Amino acid sequence: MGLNPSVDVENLGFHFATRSVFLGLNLRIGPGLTWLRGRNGRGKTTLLKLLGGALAPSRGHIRLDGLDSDKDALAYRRLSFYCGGEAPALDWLTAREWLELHLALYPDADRDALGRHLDAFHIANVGGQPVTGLSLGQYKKLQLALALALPARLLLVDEPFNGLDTQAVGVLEDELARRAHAGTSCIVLTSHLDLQLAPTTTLDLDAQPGVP
Ligand SMILES: Nc1ncnc2c1ncn2[C@@H]1O[C@H](COP(=O)(O)OP(=O)(O)OP(=O)(O)O)[C@@H](O)[C@H]1O
Repeated sequence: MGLNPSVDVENLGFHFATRSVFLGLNLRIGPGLTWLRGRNGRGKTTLLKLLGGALAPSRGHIRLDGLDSDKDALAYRRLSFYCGGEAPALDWLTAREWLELHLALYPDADRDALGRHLDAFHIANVGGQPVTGLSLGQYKKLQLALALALPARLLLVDEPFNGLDTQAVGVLEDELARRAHAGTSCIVLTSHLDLQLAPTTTLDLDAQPGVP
């Protein structure tokens, strides 16, 4: 594995039953913070899910450090993490169990860092609560605290600032800026709000060939 992570999207096609979202998209994403932009319905969330291995391409390839998201699915997923705002899939778990389940998939996760992020987000005391009992903002913080503690080479964060309180926005901005500066991961972030931190690159789907 090289020092600098990179993602190559080659001739990507993706279709829902009623909508073609990508028709031959080609991209290269490098280390640092990529701000993924585009108007509503353009395909930002779909692209993040494809990049995170949560959806499979209908055509073409996505490669992270040379690993194919489809052919090398497990190894690819160990190096990537999609952080969306959706309701938890395993909704009978407590917050602590939810974290442990994910940590089991990422043996190199930094547990000390996770503890620091939970503290910084003021959710260190929610571990015993059912994950469905968390507020929207608390669940988002739980996902983000985990995401920031993982050794992911590719971190995908969908509208991370929506629903966060002001203090948490500051914590997240500092962490993302630190991680982007370190250059050891590709961070792809969507936000309809202007960013208060400087992205390394902006990727505008409205101006991208292959996005009908
Ligand atoms: N499960 C689905 N079935 C059918 N169409 C879908 C599905 N999910 C998304 N779409 C469609 O795919 C397109 C891209 O959706 P996506 O959520 O990726 O857009 P987005 O750029 O993230 O939008 P927004 O800025 O509003 O969050 C939209 O036209 C949407 O209606």
